[in-house]
Amino acid sequence: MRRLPPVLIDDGCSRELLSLIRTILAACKEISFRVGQGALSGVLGSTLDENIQGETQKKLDVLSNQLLKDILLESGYVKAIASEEEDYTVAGNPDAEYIVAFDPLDGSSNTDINSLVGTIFSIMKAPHGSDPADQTIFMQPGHQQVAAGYVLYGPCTTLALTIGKGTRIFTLDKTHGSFMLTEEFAKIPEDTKEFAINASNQRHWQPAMQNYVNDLLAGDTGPRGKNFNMRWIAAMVGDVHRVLCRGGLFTYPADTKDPNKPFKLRLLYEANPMAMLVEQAGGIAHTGEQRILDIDPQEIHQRVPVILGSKNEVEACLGYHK
Ligand SMILES: O=P(O)(O)OC[C@H]1O[C@](O)(COP(=O)(O)O)[C@@H](O)[C@@H]1O
Repeated sequence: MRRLPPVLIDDGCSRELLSLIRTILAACKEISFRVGQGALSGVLGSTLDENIQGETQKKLDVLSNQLLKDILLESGYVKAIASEEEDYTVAGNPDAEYIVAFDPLDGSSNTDINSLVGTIFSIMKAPHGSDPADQTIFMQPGHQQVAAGYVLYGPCTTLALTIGKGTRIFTLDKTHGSFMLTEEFAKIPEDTKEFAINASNQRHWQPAMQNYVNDLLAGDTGPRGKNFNMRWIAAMVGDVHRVLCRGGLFTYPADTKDPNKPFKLRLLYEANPMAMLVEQAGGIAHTGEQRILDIDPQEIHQRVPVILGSKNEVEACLGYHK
């Protein structure tokens, strides 16, 4: 089995970008250890604080954010960072080439029940000569990403990573601390019988999504002519990993549950990196109106609807939105 650095070098990854990716993974190894300690190290439960999005912060959210923030800023490889747990972007080394947006602990509602959580990251080039304190340097469409990935903390610790040359899957060898290549290239099957959606929101969905899901649930006697199965891990990192491994459709659509917040998932550090990983594995990632990677971001914590996964199934879903 091959270790991560030579794999990326063979894929044409620059030394600087490799060093930055290894820096992120060093923090993720520590997070993997802390998540694995659970109640033994007092990291479960919530803090009394809320992030700018009005979400109560879990202790592991804050810990993971601090680990990533400290190691990235100390590394000198980043001009600035954006995080789900930081109200504003944080300036770094003005001479650095890259900027990083990350969700330090996705699926945080799962931390206290020993279920799947993960770290999601997106790497872009810093505009030349730009000011590290200028938040607008993050306002780049997702197709500008030079790398994207997630680390999934589950029974084993898994990394899905792309630098635009396909999506590769690595597994952390906890004895040596190395990420080993365990899936040369993830290939998402074009067809599927599996979908993931939080069905408890059904009454709040738009008619197009209502009709699409009703036809899935109608089974082989219905308009789709086949039986579908549903899964929901309540952690995008876990649901997308399943899609990369065996196909499927994952969606968090627009809904009317909270008129001030029609969308759930964040563009910069959830939708964009996942969209790049999925597209590089042969899938589609869309909002229902446009390709996610073509969206021009307006805000750091902007939210978007997400429909992604197996090519033919996403196209079928989009057919209901036309
Ligand atoms: O609680 P719900 O509606 O099931 O939402 C779950 C979704 O929210 C998320 O947990 C995102 O929020 P966090 O990053 O704050 O955990 C996604 O990972 C997941 O797909």
